[in-house]
Amino acid sequence: MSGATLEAYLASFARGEDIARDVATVVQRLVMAALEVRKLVNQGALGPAFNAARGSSNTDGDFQKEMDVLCDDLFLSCLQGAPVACYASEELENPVLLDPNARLAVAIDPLDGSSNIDNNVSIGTIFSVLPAAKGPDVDPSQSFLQPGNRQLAAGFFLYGPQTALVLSLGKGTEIFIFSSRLGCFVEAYKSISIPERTSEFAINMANYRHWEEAIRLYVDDCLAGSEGPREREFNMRWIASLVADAYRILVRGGIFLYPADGRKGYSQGRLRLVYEANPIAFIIENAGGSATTCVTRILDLIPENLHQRVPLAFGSRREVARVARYHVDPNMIGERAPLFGKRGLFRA
Ligand SMILES: O=P(O)(O)OC[C@H]1O[C@](O)(COP(=O)(O)O)[C@@H](O)[C@@H]1O
Ligand SMILES: [Mg+2]
Ligand SMILES: [Mg+2]
Repeated sequence: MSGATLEAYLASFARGEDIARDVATVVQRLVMAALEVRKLVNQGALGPAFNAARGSSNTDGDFQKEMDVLCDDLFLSCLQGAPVACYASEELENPVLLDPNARLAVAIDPLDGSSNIDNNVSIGTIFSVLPAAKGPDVDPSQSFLQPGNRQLAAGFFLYGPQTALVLSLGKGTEIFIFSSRLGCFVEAYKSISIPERTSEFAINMANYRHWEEAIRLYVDDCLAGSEGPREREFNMRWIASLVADAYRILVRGGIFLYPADGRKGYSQGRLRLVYEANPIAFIIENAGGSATTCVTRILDLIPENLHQRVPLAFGSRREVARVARYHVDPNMIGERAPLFGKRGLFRA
């Protein structure tokens, strides 16, 4: 545990190159908006926009809530005048051009876990900071079609029992908690490290019958507990807020999976690469964990479009690697070998 304020932490980071100063400024601006969102979330059903449907859909077909759009407006306006060339959001079809001379691009999920707004369950904001694409007549979308390994910073705010900021500037992942007494974020976990082994998984089990065989077999083995090949008991958690599941995994380990499945529109899972999977993968890798499509590394993917979905597995390193082996390694099948060909695991 450590007690540095976020301000002091950013000031020390910003002593480096100019670009580091810009990144620090962007994080400070995002904090200003997040504290406004926190106020809205804290009001719950007493607030103006609480859980109101907007009657519109975002580009992914999700129904937008008033809060999704309100939060998007707050983050976009806090970045006006910041060193940001362009802004992309889950709630906007196309990126918004801000300052063409600026060096950074920001992609954001303004409100993650929005199905939980009315449940008084933790929700959050996820952000990714990239170098802006440069060149004459460059299309702002180009900034967001870079692989996640080019991110300069990534983080998320969690509006829960504690308001937290999980932040990685590329060397480690820190967790700051908002202190109401001091009126600022204070470092609570310095260079957090995810245990490489775990006995806890997070997945929406309701989709079991829609998953491909490799995922079903992996989960079957966890469920078999001490009587199965894992020879130990497993526990399950599913909050349905990516940010809250990620926070738990950072603090105590675990694995999160949102795989591809057979439902219409879910052939690439549910989560979006540019403003959900990439920033979460950056944070998780910087905390010693890993993040994959269930097979390959998320941060090496080159996005084809701003809103593309991607299957996602992340968390404790050994467990994430194990999920990949169910897709590619026939030795994982063990006594199920006769079923293997029939189930078509190799097709995955
Ligand atoms: O309802 P499901 O299918 O279990 O999906 C839950 C997932 O969807 C999300 O809510 C998607 O994010 P948004 O709320 O930003 O659309 C994740 O936070 C969460 O992990
Ligand atoms: Mg989300
Ligand atoms: Mg969202």
